[in-house]
Amino acid sequence: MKINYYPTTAISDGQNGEGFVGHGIQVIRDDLVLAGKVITVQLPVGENGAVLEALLLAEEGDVLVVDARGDCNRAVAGDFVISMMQKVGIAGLIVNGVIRDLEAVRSLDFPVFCKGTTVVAGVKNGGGKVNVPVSLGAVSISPGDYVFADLDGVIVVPKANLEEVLVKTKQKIVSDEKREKEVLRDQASTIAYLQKVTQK
Ligand SMILES: O=C([O-])CC(=O)C(=O)O
Repeated sequence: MKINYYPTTAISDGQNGEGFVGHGIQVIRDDLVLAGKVITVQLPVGENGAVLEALLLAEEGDVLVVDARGDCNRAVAGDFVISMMQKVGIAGLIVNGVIRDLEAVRSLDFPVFCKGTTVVAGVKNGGGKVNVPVSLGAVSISPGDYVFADLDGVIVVPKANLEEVLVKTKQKIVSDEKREKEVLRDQASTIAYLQKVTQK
C-alpha cells in the first residue's frame, strides 16, 4: 500500500519524539524522501543473500528495512541489486549497514538510507531471515510497521499507531504554519512572541 510522505520532523512531533533510528543512518542524496509499509530482512554480518529472497515477497510500495547488524565492511546491495528492488516496485531501502556503487545508485532516483559506502560485496552463504522483527539502533521494527525518511533521518511508526500519529502530525503541521506566519511577520511580532514564551 502506498502512503503519503510527511516530513520526518512532523512525524516525530506527532509521535512525541519516539521512533528515530539515530543519526548514523542517512540518505544518499539530499532530495530523496520515503514513506511506506515495512518488509524486513535480518542478516548475519557480511551476508546479503536474504535480500534477494525479500525482493520476491515484497508488495508494490513496500520499504525494505535491512538489519545488517551495523556492519560497514560488506555491502548489503550495490547498483544491480538496488535496480532490481526498483523493478519489483519496492519504494526504498533502509539499512543499518553499507551499500556500494554509490554514484550509480544515486543516479537511480531511488531512496536509500544507510550508514555509508564500501567497496566490498556481501557474501551469499545463507542464514538471513525475511519478515522477522529487527532493530535499527534502539528502535524495534516489525513487518507491517511504517517508516518515514528524508534528509533529517529515519523514523519508525508502529502499525497500531499509524492513524493516530498521522492525525497529530497533520495538526502539528497546520499549527506550526500558523505560528510561523504570525511570529515571523516582522521584528515586533518576533519580539512579542519571545517575551510571551519566556515570561515566568
Ligand atoms: O551483487 C551484490 O551482492 C552487490 C552488488 O555488487 C550489486 O548489487 O551491484
